[in-house]
Amino acid sequence: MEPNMAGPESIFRSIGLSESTLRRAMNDSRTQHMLAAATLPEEDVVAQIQRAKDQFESERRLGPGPRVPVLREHLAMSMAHWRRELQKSLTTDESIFRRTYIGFPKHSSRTPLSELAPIRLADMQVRKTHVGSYLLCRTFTLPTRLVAICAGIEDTDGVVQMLSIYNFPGALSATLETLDEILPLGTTIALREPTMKMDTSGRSAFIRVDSPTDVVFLDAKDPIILDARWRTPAAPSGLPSTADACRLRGNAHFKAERYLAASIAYTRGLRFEPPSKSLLLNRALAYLHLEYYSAALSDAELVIRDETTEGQDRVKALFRAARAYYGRAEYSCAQQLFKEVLVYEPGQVESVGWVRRCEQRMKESRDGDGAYDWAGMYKEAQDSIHLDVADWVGPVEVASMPSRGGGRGVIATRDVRVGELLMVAKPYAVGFPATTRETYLSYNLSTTEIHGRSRVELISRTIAKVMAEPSSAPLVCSLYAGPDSLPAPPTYPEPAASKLAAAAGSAQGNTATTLTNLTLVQDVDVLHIERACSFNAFGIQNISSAPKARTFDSTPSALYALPSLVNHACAGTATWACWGDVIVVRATCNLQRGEEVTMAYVNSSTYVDRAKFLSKYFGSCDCWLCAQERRDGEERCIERERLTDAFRRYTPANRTVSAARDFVKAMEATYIPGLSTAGQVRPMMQIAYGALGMALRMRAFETGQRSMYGEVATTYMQALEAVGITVIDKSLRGRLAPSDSRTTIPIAMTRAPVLEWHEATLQALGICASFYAMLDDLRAARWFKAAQWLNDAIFGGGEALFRVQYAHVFEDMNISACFNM
Ligand SMILES: C[S@@+](CC[C@H](N)C(=O)[O-])C[C@H]1O[C@@H](n2cnc3c(N)ncnc32)[C@H](O)[C@@H]1O
Repeated sequence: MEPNMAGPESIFRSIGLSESTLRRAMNDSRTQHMLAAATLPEEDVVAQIQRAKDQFESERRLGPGPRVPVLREHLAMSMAHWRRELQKSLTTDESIFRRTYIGFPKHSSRTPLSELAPIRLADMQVRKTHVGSYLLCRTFTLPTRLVAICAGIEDTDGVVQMLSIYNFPGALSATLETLDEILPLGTTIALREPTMKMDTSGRSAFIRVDSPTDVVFLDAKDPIILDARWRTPAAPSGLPSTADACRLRGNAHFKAERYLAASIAYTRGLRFEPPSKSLLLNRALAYLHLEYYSAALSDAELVIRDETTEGQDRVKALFRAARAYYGRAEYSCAQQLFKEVLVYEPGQVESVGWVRRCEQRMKESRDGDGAYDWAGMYKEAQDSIHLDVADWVGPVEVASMPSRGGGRGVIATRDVRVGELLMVAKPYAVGFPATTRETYLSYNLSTTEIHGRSRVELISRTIAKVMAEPSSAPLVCSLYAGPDSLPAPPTYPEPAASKLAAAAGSAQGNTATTLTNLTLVQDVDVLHIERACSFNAFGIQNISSAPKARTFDSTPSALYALPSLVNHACAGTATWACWGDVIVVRATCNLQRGEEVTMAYVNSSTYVDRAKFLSKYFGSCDCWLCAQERRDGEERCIERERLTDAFRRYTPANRTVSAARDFVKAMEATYIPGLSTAGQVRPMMQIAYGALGMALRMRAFETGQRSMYGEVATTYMQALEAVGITVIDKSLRGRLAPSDSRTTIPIAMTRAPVLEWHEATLQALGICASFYAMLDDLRAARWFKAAQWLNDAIFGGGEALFRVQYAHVFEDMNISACFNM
C-alpha cells in the first residue's frame, strides 16, 4: 500500500526542492550521500538492510559488556556542537538528510515505575536492556536532535552519558525552542528499563529510549526526587517560576504555532497554581491544535464543572469542549455544547456554523452514500488534504480468514451492488513527505524497504495518538504487525469491525490527562507500531491532485482502522480511493452476502510490478487475475512490461498510428489463444489499445477525416473489454432499436473496470467524442452516460461529481454539450 522507489529526479520533485536549493544541495556532500542511498538499486538496499540486520544480530550474540565511560566535558562539547549544527540547519538554506532504521527488535517497558528498582549508570552495561530497573537522572546539557532528541545526562553519582529519546510526540522536525521546552536544562527524569547501546562508530555508548512512555518526567514533590542525593549541583533551568510567567511563555509558543511547547509551558504553570482556569483553557486550545482531543476535553470540562466559572470563561470552556467532542467524532455531544454556547451568546456565528457541521456529520454517519457531498469533497480535497466528514461503516463486517496473515478479513453482510459504498474512514494518523530541507531515509528491517519522512512521521504521530487518546490503543494493538511480530495478532472475532470503528473515534474511559505532567499513562510498544505501520499503511494518492510518481517519499502515508482489515486481491471485489486523507471503499462488482471484500494494495496493470511489491508483504497473490497471468508464464509477463515501458519512452511525436499498431500486435502475441488469458481480462491490452485509440484520435483530428473516428471508437471498446467491461452495443452506425433511448447504457452494468478505472472512464469519453465527431448524437449521449456510470461505480457522486472531476476533459474533447443531450 506504499509507493516504490524511483530515481533522483522524482525524488527531488517529491521533496519539493526549488531549483536554487537543488543546485546548492547537489554540491553538498550530504546530498550526494543521500542520493547514493536513495537511488540505490533494489539489491543494494537489500544488502544495506542485511548488513544492518547482521550488525544487530552480532550485537545480540556478543551480549552485554562493560559500559564505556565518557568525560563530562567531552559530552558537553559534542552536545553543544550538535546543537549548533541543528541551529545552523534550521536558520540557513542547508539541506540535511537523516538516516534511521525501523522494524528491528526494541524494548518498550510495561512495568510501572513503582515496581522497578533503581540502577546507577556505573552499574549498567552496553548492549543490554536493564529489565526490572529504572535510572534516575537529569539533563546537564541543553537538548538537540538528530532523529531522536539528545541530551547529556548525569545520575546521582555525577556519572554522565548521552541520552537519545526516539519517537517523542511532536519532536520530529522540532525547533530548538520546542526542544528546550520538552527537555530543559536540569530536567529530572526516570528512565524505565533503559537500554545502553554502542553508537555506530563503536566508540561510545549511549542510552537509547525507543518508547517515549519509558521516560517519566518527575515532579519536584515526587518521593523519588525527595529521597535523591545528588553529588553534583543541578544546572539552572532558566524556566519561569510563577504560573503567570509560564502562561506568558506558553502564549508566546502558541503565537508561533509551537503548540506542543505551549502545552508544556501551560502544564508547568499548572504545577504552581493547579486550578488556574486561564491555563487550563489555554492548554485545551493548544491540545485542540495538536488534535489531542481527549486531553482538551478533560481541561475544558474541569473549567465547566467549576461553579464559579462564568462569562467569557464559561463560553470558551463550552466551545473548546464542543470542539474536542467533534474531534472525537461524538457529534451529538458536540452539537449540544455548541447550542449551549448559543444560549450564552445568541447568534454567535462560529457556533451556528459548528451546529450545522455537526448536523451534517450525523447525517453522513447515519445515512451513508446519499448524505455525503461528493462533488464538494472533491473540490475541498484540491485545497486541503484534511477533509471534514464522518466515518461510515456499510454492509460489511470482520470475519475469520485463517489463510491470511493476521487471520482476518472483511465480508459483505448482505448482497451488495456494484458501486455501492462499503466504508468511509478518516485516518487514525497521517505522515507527510518532506517539505522542509530535512529529509529522512528510513530503512525498514521488517519489509526490506526504504521509506521517507512520511513513514517516519506516521509512526511518530501514531505513537502520539496512542498516548493522547489511550482508548484508541486497542485499535493499534490489534493491527496485523507481520509474521515476526510478538505477541501474535489477536484472533477473530476480537476486535470486531464495529469495535475498531468505534475505537477510532471514541475515547470513552480515557483518563485524558496524558500529557498533563508529561508523564504519559498509556504504555506504547514502539516495535509493534512500526510493524503495524509497515503492514497496514496506505500511500495517499489524493483523487483531486495529479497522480504522483511513486517514490520512496512522494505521498503522505496514513493508517486507517477498518480498511486495514481488508485483504488484497489485484482484481479486488472493492476499490479504494483517497479523498484528501479520507479513504472511501466501494464494491467493484455485485457481491453476495458473506462474499469477501478485497482490494488492490497496489494499482498497477503489470503483473511483474504487482508481484514485486506484494512479495514484501506475503508470498504471491492468489487472485484470479494473477493466477491467469501466471499461467502465461513469467517470460511473457516480463515481455509485456518491456513492451509497455518501451512504448512509454517514445516521444509524443513518435507515438504514431503505425507504432501503436505494432505495440498492440506485439502485446497480443504475448497471449496464447486457448492456453492463456486471451479473451479474458488483460489489463496490459488496455494499455496497448488505449495507446492505439489515442494515436488514431490524434490522426483523425489532424487530418479531419471523420470516417476514422469509427476505428477510434472500436479500439477504445476493445480497451474497455480488456479490463473486464462487457460492451453490449458495439455498433458504429445505423439505426438503434426504438427502445434504445439516449439514456440506455451500451455496457453491462455488472462490474467496474479491473485496475485502470480512470483510463476506462477516459476511454468511454473518447468513444463518446468519436460519435460526437461523427455527428451521431444518440450514440455519443449513450457513451457519455457509460463514462459517467464507470466513474460512478468507482467514486459515486453521480452527475455532480462527474461534472467537476472531468470538467477539463469535456472541454478538451469538446463534448460539454453531452450533458444536455
Ligand atoms: C492490511 S493486512 C490485512 C488484514 C489482515 N489479514 C489481518 O488479519 O489483520 C495485510 C496483511 O494481510 C495478509 N494478506 C492480505 N491479503 C492477502 C492475500 N491476498 N494473500 C495472503 N495474505 C494476505 C498479509 O499477511 C498482509 O501483510
